This record gives sequence, structure tokens and C-alpha cells, in this order.
Amino acid sequence: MSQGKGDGSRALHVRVKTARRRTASSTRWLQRQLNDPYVRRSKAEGYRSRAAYKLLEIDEKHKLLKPGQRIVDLGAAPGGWSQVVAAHVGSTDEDPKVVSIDYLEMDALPGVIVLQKNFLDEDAPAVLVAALGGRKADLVLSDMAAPTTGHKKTDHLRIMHLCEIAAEFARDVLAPGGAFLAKVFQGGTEGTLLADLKRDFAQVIHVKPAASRQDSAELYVLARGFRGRTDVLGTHVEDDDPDAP
Ligand SMILES: C[S@@+](CC[C@H](N)C(=O)[O-])C[C@H]1O[C@@H](n2cnc3c(N)ncnc32)[C@H](O)[C@@H]1O
Repeated sequence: MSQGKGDGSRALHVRVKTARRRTASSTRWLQRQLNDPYVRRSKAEGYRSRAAYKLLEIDEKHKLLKPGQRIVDLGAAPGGWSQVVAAHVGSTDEDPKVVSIDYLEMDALPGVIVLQKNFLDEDAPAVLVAALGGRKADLVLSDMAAPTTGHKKTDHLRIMHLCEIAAEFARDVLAPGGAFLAKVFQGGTEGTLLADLKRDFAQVIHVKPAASRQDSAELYVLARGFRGRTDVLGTHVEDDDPDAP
């Protein structure tokens, strides 16, 4: 059946309204960027993202970063956190100590092995371990966030899923005493994830740096003092286990 004149003009009206809403939202976003002191600071200080200040603040308070550490940065693009950690640990191209992964393209950074790959790919952990040269890491960072859908429950579930997989990976690659810092959502980690972190790390806390927008539901879980790998029964696995990475 052919579309009536009324239907056509209604469709056009909806399209105009949608376009106006999109323009208004990009204008609001642009305005927020222009007014954001962390965006201005990152441009002035040469950081690729305002996110760099979240890690700098967490480190200032909790003293996470030390020279010589090996670090994995999950969800690294555009590279603010990688810049911060590479400088702190003294990573160089000759002896790279930082491995970063993102499914988005990320410009090269001195002292950082940059992998363009989806962390959820089945072979991603093996690729990361190979990039570490088979050595253990001292710190696993995850600032991974899937694009938001606007549906709070879906966004919460997606970010917590990324955190769970990141925590599983951290257990496999961290040296005893190592730490895990990951983005979570609103109420923070709970249930099995929190219980598992508390079992495997000496200290688990949630932190919200000032650079994290106050109106955002973002929060970070910081787990320190990794006790070493455990098997499915919760028994500790020795480090020289031939199956260990
Ligand atoms: C908030 S940004 C990270 C910002 C970064 N920490 C910085 O300082 O520049 C989140 C990143 O997570 C990445 N990401 C989300 N899911 C991912 C996945 N499954 N695998 C790899 N990267 C992912 C996104 O592409 C995005 O670049």
C-alpha cells in the first residue's frame, strides 16, 4: 500500500526532531569539553586523554607505579594511561615494560608494545603473554568501557563483564604481590567477583578520582597484594608450574 501524504510528513518531522536532538547533544558535548579543566590540562601537558589524570591521582594517593614494573594496559586507546605508566616505570623501546591493547587503532608510543585487538578474542590472553615475553606482570590496568547504550542496566552488565574477564586475566599473569586496577560501575564490584578478588588479593578497595566526572557512574576497583594463582578448588598453584604463563 502506498504511503499517505500524512505518513510522509510525519516521518520527515521525526527525522528533523532526531537531527535536532543529535545536534543539541553534540553541542552539549563540545561545550563540556571546552569547559573541562582536565581536557585543557591534557592538551597543555601533552597527554592523549583527560583519563591520564585519573591514573595520576590514583597513583599519587596509593603509590601504585614503581620503576622497573611490567604493566598491561587493557582498553588503552588513545593512550593517556600508557603514557603515564611508560614514563613512571622507565620503559624504553629497547626494553619495553608496557603492553597495551585496544580494538581501536592507537598511535605508537615509545616504550609501549601496542596491540590492536579485541581483548575478548579467545587468543587475546596468549597474545598479551607473548608480548610480555612470557614474564609475569606487576600491574594489570583496565580502563575498558564498551560504548554506552543509554540503558543503565545493559551498560552496567557490559562493563562488569569486561572487568570480570580482566580480573581472570590478571590472576593468570600477575606476579605474587602484583596489583589490579579496573573500571567498574556505580555500586562497584559485588557478588562473586568481589569475593574472588578478596580471596586472591590482600586488599580490595573502590576509588573515585576527582578527574572522574562526578555525574558519571564510573568507579575503579583496586586490588593489591596478589596472593598467587589458585586452581579451581582455591588451592594456590606454585609459580614454577609448567602450565603457568
Ligand atoms: C575510556 S577509554 C580508555 C582511555 C585510556 N585509558 C586512556 O587513558 O587514554 C576505553 C577504551 O576501552 C576500549 N575497549 C572497550 N572494550 C574493549 C575490548 N573488548 N577490547 C579492547 N579494547 C576495548 C575502547 O576501545 C576504548 O578505547
